Amino acid sequence: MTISQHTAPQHSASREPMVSVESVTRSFPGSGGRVVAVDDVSLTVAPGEVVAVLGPNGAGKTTLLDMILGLSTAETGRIRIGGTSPKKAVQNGRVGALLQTGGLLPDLSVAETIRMVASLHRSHTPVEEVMETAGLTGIARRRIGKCSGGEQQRVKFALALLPEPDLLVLDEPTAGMDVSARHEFWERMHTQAEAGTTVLFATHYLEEAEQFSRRTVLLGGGRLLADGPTDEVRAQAASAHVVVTWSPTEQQLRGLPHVTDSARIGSQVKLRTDDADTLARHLLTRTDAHSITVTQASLEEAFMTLTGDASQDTSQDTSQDASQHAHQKETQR
Ligand SMILES: Nc1ncnc2c1ncn2[C@@H]1O[C@H](COP(=O)(O)OP(=O)(O)OP(=O)(O)O)[C@@H](O)[C@H]1O
Repeated sequence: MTISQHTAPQHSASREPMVSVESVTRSFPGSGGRVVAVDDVSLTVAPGEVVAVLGPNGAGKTTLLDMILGLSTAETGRIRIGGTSPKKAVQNGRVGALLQTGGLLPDLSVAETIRMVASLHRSHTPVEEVMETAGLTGIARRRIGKCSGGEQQRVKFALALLPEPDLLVLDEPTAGMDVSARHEFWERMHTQAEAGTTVLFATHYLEEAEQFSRRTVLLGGGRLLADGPTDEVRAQAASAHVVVTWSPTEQQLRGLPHVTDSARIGSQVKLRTDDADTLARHLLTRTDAHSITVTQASLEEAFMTLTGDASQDTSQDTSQDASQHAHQKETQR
């Protein structure tokens, strides 16, 4: 499948991009040679935009965001934040970050945590104000150790808001939140974006990108696979499995619409499709196929399709890989 590359929106010369990433590459030593975590990625983000960086485990999202935050340096290429280097932008309080790594102190209360970090900033938004914005006023005296995963994420969000940043960089900000907490979080984030803050966030979830950002940057294997309106990117990444009981002729199989891969398993046929509705309708109305099941492919698998490497079946549970990867990240830092 060919992937159309959408270019990022062009900005007028007078309007400096908030984030400018130009041909950036970053690699790490791995057991089988160097792992290219970010491979020649370019993108620009305009002031006030909300952009999702979407990709499966190991796509390069964290590595890219770390470079945008000045926590690591690009091997090649250049990153500018509002016309200055990432380090300077962070020093000047123009950037707020909510990262996957970096814990909170369990014995401090929510308010104590925010006051302590506030005291480290040259100037900051009043503590009560960020607690209100992050929905923490009601639990200000709760010890961090007693807060749920979602509440701790909100504390990290409040910390990110303290310097009154122009740019918020969020690495999987809703990890550990249930669906309603996730919605509430994004409502707060949108209020922030409407006030003019640029938001760049990494996510594994296509749905999260779809619901909360008009623009999505799709990363896979360190490469930028697509960059454009989220609904267009979604259409590219959509993929499903259809399994039916059926014994088709080769010609019938070849004549099926929207099939990207097929396999016969006993009396069943397993089909991979980029349009499950059309395929299911065709199978049930034009053939004698029956007992149909439709399963959405994992994001990892959709990426395999996008990158043309559909031979690898990654449809099994990938949580083990994910936790191994997360563990590897923790130990490497
Ligand atoms: N410090 C490091 N040392 C060695 N390899 C690294 C390091 N950081 C990242 N990598 C590797 O670079 C690749 C990209 O990792 P990265 O963490 O950026 O991906 P990601 O998209 O953020 O993944 P996740 O969704 O799991 O957070 C992976 O193969 C990872 O193992």
